[in-house]
Amino acid sequence: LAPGGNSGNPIYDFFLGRELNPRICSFDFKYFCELRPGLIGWVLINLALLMQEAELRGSPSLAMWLVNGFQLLYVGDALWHEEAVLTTMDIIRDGFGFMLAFGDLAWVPFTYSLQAQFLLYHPEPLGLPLASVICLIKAVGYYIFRGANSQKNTFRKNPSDPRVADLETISTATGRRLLVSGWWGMVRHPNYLGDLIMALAWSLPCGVSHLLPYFYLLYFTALLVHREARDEQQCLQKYGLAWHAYCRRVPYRIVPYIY
Ligand SMILES: NC(=O)C1=CN([C@@H]2O[C@H](COP(=O)(O)OP(=O)(O)OC[C@H]3O[C@@H](n4cnc5c(N)ncnc54)[C@H](OP(=O)(O)O)[C@@H]3O)[C@@H](O)[C@H]2O)C=CC1
Ligand SMILES: CC(C)=CCC[C@@H](C)[C@H]1CC=C2C3=C(CC[C@@]21C)[C@@]1(C)CC[C@H](O)C(C)(C)[C@@H]1CC3
Repeated sequence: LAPGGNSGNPIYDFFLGRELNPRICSFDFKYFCELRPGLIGWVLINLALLMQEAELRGSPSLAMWLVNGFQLLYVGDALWHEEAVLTTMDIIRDGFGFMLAFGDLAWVPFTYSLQAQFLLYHPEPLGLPLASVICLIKAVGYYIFRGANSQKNTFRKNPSDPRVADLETISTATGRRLLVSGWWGMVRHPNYLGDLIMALAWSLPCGVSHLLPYFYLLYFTALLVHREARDEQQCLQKYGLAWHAYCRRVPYRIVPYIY
């Protein structure tokens, strides 16, 4: 059973999920749903919108190409680094309840494709100079997101890997060590920072005339702030004093000098 989804309150438990890894033989429903139907569905919806735009206006707009390309890269990255999802709190702690079932299967494909849906009905002229700036923002976000996630995953798999062996660490009572230099010495969740910068780059091709394309950025900020607080609590439980030492050493959570 999932640690969080067995509070005794049936509504809360239904939302978070009582069973941690519902399976039939070796088929794990949560693992499958987290990565396959929703993410692939999102890319297919985006592609359908791109094709519909081509049909309506002769060819897809530059803004539509950017949104499709950026989000395809994000989904491709998630599938390429598939094993990394096994260490996320969704897989380790959360049950497969309404939140993840609905989130994975409906929320992700239909709301994460909002920018492409918006562009179909509100075409946005985008010049090359602005498009280049947006690509640069996406590249910076991806560089931080991938760099931070890969550094942690490499370190967790093999701390003596030459790519991470020189990084400074703090020892914990569990025997695991916490990185305190490199990406994880900049803020306590550098991967969230990169993800948020990428989210901004997905919205910018839609212009600033409407709030709708920024829905993902706003929702995602709230989700990550909440997620960071949950992770913080779990790390405090797991690592105790060592976590306090890490927080003193790296005081900012997501955005350096701000939050
Ligand atoms: N697009 C979307 O809708 C969403 C995207 N995401 C993305 O998913 C990715 C994974 O996020 P998430 O699972 O929340 O969390 P993280 O990948 O940040 O993992 C947090 C865990 O990493 C370990 N850790 C924390 N600090 C350190 C450190 N200094 N050194 C070594 N290990 C450390 C701890 O686990 P332990 O010590 O046990 O290894 C901690 O519990 C992120 O890039 C996030 O942006 C997340 C949610 C939604
Ligand atoms: C409002 C509501 C019902 C929210 C549910 C939250 C879920 C949509 C998200 C919780 C964690 C997620 C992750 C991804 C997608 C969104 C959900 C399911 C993820 C698969 C996206 C791609 C990333 O590279 C990732 C694999 C790290 C990520 C994992 C967490």
